[in-house]
Amino acid sequence: MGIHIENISKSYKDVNALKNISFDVKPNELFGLIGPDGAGKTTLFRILTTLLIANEGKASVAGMDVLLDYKEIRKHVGYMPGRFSLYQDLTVEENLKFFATIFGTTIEENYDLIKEIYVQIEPFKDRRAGKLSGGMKQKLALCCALIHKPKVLFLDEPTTGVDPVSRKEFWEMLKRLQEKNITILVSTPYMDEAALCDRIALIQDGKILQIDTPEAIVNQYPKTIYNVSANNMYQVIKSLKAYSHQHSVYPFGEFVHYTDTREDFNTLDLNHYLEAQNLTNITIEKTQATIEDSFMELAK
Ligand SMILES: Nc1ncnc2c1ncn2[C@@H]1O[C@H](COP(=O)(O)OP(=O)(O)OP(=O)(O)O)[C@@H](O)[C@H]1O
Repeated sequence: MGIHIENISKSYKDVNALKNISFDVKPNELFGLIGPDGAGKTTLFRILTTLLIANEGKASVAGMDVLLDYKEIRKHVGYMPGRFSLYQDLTVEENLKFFATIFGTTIEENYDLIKEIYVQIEPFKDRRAGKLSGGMKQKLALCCALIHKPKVLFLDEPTTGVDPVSRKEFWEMLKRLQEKNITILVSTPYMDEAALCDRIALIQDGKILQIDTPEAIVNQYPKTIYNVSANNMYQVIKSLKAYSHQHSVYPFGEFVHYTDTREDFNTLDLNHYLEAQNLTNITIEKTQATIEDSFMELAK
């Protein structure tokens, strides 16, 4: 009941949105597609949900071919597209009823699957979807994508524009859905969410950079990373970028993440260099690599 993707390519005129993509999502897996805007995530979702035809390659969802069995696939997948998926002028309850009806089911029939999520928006069941908060919209959209009890769930950037508390709750919900035998492919531009998936594919410019568990990807990071800070962070970045031994330099929260080209790198050398750049309150400390660091390194 997983997903199989083999040598899929897709172009829009002169834009190569997907370049020879291959990977498998195992049954019951919570698999993350992680990449920036324009990486090709939506294009892949649209191919897998049979809304778009690839130029090359083949793919199957829950054992069904996306071209040959497209009608059957549509009955068995749930798709929560990134932007538009709700009818803004229909109420919460009307949206859910609508999605249940087009799949030939009722809210009552599959209530168990959505109950945990729906109870949170039920107090607003008579409110129009357009008048809900971002987090509530997202919960309703998830209920609508689940109402026909899909085998595979596709979620395209479900947490974009949602507050951190709702984002956390959303991921907890996904973990619980996974326990109900649903395979989930979820995309996100947020690197911190990647750590919550069983496995992830890092994607950029239509190409897969790496596929593995989040832990394995982080463990394969090839360098030692340093958190660097000083009184003037803008100057820190500028100075580090001009430093002849720098391998990578990018802002990371309140610090700059720095890696050096030398095997025998000594933080004192860097400290002296930054002092010579008139910086004060300099700190340079080793830190752990994150998925974002791995992504930046692979995307270099
Ligand atoms: N209908 C289209 N016509 C032309 N180019 C397109 C079309 N749809 C997508 N693209 C281009 O294909 C590339 C991949 O887009 P896609 O929407 O799949 O990426 P994404 O990772 O989902 O990013 P986003 O979050 O911005 O949607 C981008 O360069 C985009 O501009």
